[in-house]
Amino acid sequence: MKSQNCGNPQPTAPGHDPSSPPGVRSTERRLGTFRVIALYVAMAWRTSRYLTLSSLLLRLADSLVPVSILYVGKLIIDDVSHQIPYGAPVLSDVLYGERLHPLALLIAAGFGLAVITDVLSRVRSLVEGTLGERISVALTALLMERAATLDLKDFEDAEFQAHLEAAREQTTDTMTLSGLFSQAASIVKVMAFAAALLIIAPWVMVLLLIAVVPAFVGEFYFNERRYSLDWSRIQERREHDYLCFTATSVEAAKEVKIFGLSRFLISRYVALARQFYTAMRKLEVRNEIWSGVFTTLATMAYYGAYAYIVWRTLQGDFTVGDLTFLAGSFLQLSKEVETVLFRFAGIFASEVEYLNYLFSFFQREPEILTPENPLPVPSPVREGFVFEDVGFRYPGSERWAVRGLNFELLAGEVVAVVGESGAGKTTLVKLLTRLYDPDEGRILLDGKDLREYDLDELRNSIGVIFQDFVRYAMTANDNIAVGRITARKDGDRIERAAECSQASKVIGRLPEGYDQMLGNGFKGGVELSGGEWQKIAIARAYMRNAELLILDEPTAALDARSEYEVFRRFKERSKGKTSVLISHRFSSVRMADRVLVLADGKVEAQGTHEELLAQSGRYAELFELQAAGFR
Ligand SMILES: Nc1ncnc2c1ncn2[C@@H]1O[C@H](COP(=O)(O)OP(=O)(O)OP(=O)(O)O)[C@@H](O)[C@H]1O
Repeated sequence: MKSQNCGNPQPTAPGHDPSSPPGVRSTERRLGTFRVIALYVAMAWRTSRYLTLSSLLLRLADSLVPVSILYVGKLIIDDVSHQIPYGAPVLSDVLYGERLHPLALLIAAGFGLAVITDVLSRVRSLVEGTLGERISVALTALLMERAATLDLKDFEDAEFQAHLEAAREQTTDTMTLSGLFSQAASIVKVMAFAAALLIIAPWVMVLLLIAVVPAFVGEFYFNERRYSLDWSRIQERREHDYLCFTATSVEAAKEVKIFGLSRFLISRYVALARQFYTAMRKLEVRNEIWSGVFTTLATMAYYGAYAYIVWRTLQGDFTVGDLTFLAGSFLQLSKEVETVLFRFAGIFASEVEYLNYLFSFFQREPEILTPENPLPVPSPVREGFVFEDVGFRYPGSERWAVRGLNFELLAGEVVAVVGESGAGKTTLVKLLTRLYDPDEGRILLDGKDLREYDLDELRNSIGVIFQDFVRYAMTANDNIAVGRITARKDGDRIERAAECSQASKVIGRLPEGYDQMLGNGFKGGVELSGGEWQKIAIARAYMRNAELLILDEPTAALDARSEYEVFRRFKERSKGKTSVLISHRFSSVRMADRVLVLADGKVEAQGTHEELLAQSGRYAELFELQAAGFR
């Protein structure tokens, strides 16, 4: 079972199918496991051939040492038994005599092998540690790279989130590598011991099978059960993590304190944990009982083999050295075979399964792509954007978020979009930026479908500041530079952008100015107010120098005067550029050249502020409501 942490999980949406991946897997899936292992080893090879090869060679050398130590032990015992009839040696025999010379050499060899084992295992653990870390960094970088290419729809999908989390955990797990390499080494060890046993006493191998096969079948069965229990409870586990995160995170701390939620969260957490652990404990009890039975069987087989070897020794077929060698080999072999089989059961049941998510994540392809022969994005835009009968439903949703949406955004025009919550304003922005593609109709840019343009170029020429913009735990400079990260070092441009959004005043009050770390995520960071953060975020729009600029309500936390000022400057600065303002404040909205009124995913009315007021429709009604609030 993967560790239950207290990370930053998102609550999962209902309807997730916990049977994926199913609890009991088919042969086909197991064969896939070998592919996953091969992919992982290939990844290790690409990360560092030198370290991978060194690690494998060290493992190989290491795995041949135990059988050699045992064999040297056998030679010593045989030599001692051979010497006993000649009486006790004197010290000079040890130092100069021929008699004890071979024995002394054997003991020295045993000592040498013991030292070599220690050195090998230390060097190996250093090499594997380094390789494991490098693979972990490479995998995480690849994961970040792949995540950047995926669609927003993927990130908004609960099942995808669960898989991504599992994949992310796997990238930081440096144990996988040593687990796989230990397995390879154990197989070599088993082969070395089995070869020795087969040569001297082949019958003992039958007893070995009796000792390990039932235990392996049992382990495999219980691992499968454990794994499927783990997956069938993935929702509960994520909720479990989510509760812990909510009770301990800075994001929720205010509400948890004010509403006195901690008892409620803790009791839900404990109840869920109990449910999970009770089911797991029942399985563990059954597992322990069966393990006990299988271990007894294995012990019986071991003593059976021991009795057989002792009997053959008394018959004169084996020497005393053979006896110790065979008994020791049998014991080590049965332990090693058990380890190999158990590890296989374990690897199949969990480790590789988690690796599977990682590699299947790497193979995931985005659906929103650049076409084969993309058109260059016009600069400047000549005509503008046209929504033609656009309809869109969020994945998994029955409801149309927008449908029959028709309007134009003329080049160089400032358009405000208003509408009640859920009217489809943000959806419109997501469609314009191709974070989603419409299910019906099309969006044209200078007469051509948006899907015909180069995606990166298109996004590059649009600047959007969303209402849920990101508060990066970075310096004020970088928080603005993210608007055009390639200009991160262009201090003048950053300062000008900050000036336009009024962020410069906020930054002027910070002890370290533009180099001030923002947010309280890291030591030395300074937290800003909601409105101050918004000014910083809006500066990103000025960094962008885009053909189309969109402010999707990033000003809600600003006071009315600041928002008015932000919009006034925004309008001034965006001369010649197409701009979209989304706001609930009519004092700002009225500045636009044209206002679109959205309702139920459609344009209900459009015109200038004055025209819309004259129509006495929803716009006039909403305006009146707001104006009344100030009277
Ligand atoms: N990620 C999503 N998955 C499923 N449905 C969504 C998603 N985002 C929005 N919706 C739905 O689409 C509809 C339009 O939402 P949208 O966010 O565009 O509204 P909005 O006009 O921007 O609202 P607000 O003023 O509250 O920001 C809503 O009914 C909403 O429930």
